[in-house]
Amino acid sequence: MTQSLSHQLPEATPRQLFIGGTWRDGSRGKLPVENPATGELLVEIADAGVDDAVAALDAAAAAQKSWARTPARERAELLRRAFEAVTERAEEFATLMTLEMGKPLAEARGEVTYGAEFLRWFSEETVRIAGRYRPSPEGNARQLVTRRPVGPCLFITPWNFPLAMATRKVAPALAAGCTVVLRPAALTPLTSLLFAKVLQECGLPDGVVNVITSTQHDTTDAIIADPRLRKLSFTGSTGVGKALLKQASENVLRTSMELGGNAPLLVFEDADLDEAVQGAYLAKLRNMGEACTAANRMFVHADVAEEFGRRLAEKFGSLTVGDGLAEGTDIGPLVSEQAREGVAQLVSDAVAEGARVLTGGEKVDGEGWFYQPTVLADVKANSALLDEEIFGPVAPITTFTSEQEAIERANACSVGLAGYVFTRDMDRILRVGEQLEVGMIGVNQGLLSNAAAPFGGVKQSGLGREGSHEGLEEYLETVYLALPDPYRG
Ligand SMILES: NC(=O)c1ccc[n+]([C@@H]2O[C@H](COP(=O)([O-])OP(=O)(O)OC[C@H]3O[C@@H](n4cnc5c(N)ncnc54)[C@H](O)[C@@H]3O)[C@@H](O)[C@H]2O)c1
Ligand SMILES: O=CCCC(=O)O
Repeated sequence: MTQSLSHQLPEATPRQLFIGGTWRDGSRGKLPVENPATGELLVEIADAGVDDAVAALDAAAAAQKSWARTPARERAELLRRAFEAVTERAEEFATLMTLEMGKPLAEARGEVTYGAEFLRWFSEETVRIAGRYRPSPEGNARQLVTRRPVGPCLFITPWNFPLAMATRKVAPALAAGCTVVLRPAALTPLTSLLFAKVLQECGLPDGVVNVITSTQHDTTDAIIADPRLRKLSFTGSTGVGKALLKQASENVLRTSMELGGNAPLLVFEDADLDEAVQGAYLAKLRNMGEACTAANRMFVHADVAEEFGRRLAEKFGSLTVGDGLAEGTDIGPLVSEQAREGVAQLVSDAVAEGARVLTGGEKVDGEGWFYQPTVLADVKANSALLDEEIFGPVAPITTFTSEQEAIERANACSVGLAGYVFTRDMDRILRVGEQLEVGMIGVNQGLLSNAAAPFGGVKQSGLGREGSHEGLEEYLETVYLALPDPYRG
């Protein structure tokens, strides 16, 4: 491994932990960050130990009271300045994300816009946190209902959207008056560190946001076990989410869980096929397929399946796979060698079971963790490819013959995050929309993420919502004061 690429890191990128408003080294040593396009070492940064994690919680707990009492307008203005600063520094953030996780620069720029929007949205929501006052139904008392910040929060975020997964949690927490310890994925720690630096430059009070980068989970274990923590918000796989829920039960923490998905995409016989192909392309290949919203199970009506598969394969086959920093790249590398091996195994098993390769189906030779955009037809109903979250650029197509069959097969899944439906029939949109067991449905389109919309899933895709007004509720407690009748005298 060499450090030949480190000169491409934006100069301002911090390499230390951010605790209580100061930057410091980690007690465990160094955390290596690699570039998935080359497999080379990008940089080494601080690796936090348990003592650093406890120090981060100390700082968050110490800052909690004064942050909660900071006027809403001041909290809102900090978030607004952060929105503007992240937007101004879009190129730095985008380059960093492309370097640490591989997505093409154009997509990374899109993530900066998306991620920054949570800062703007929640800056606007901050001043609208309200309680209520009313007479009791009996008329002989009054009720005052007020909202309070939950308290210090721990955020554990994944590597696939390094900025947006952090801002989607940090912005509503700050809006509500909560302080934060953020632990980003060890594969992609740099974006969160730069985000902390930007917050600091925008006037963040010491201790309100702390970032620990770490190779080991004992750091977050220690924080979760500490009674000063009041909330855990996690984005990542369902398996890890379940383990964290068990840990969180010890101190009965408030939790938000944004977990895995395995989105069905339904194409009916009356769909506009151009729209369906474009939607399927976006729903599948955004972020190289490494998205919780990725369409992993394409159910296509038997009458149009051949034509849909042909057109989708043509589209996938025309894409340029390469280093995300290179001009013209459509598809970057997968995040790691292990991730690519997992995708390759799922595809080769499906092909051995009888699936037809319409395009792709192989790893790309050479350095980096590239995999060809792939379309498979005739995927068997019981194939692992339809059962496991693929997290790669592979579109499996299977057919159906009736609306009810499509809905039942789409729902035969333990998770339910996103789903997509393509049809020109409004009644069918409503019927399918009412029956699909998912939290979000794209109708005749392949993109549904938006800061103003409630993001989240049903079944084993998690608990709670992020974004929208619901995203703020996750950080607020409701407290009620029972008041006597003011006319009692
Ligand atoms: N629902 C959503 O909004 C959403 C968004 C993005 C990703 N995801 C899901 O995330 C998964 C991909 O991300 P990933 O591979 O980073 O997931 P992951 O569950 O392996 O890891 C997520 C984060 O948890 C940390 N982690 C792992 N084990 C831990 C433990 N025992 N204790 C504490 N922290 C631990 C990781 O270091 C990482 O920071 C997919 O399943 C995807 O669907 C969901
Ligand atoms: O990976 C899942 C998150 C994707 C998104 O927020 O759109």
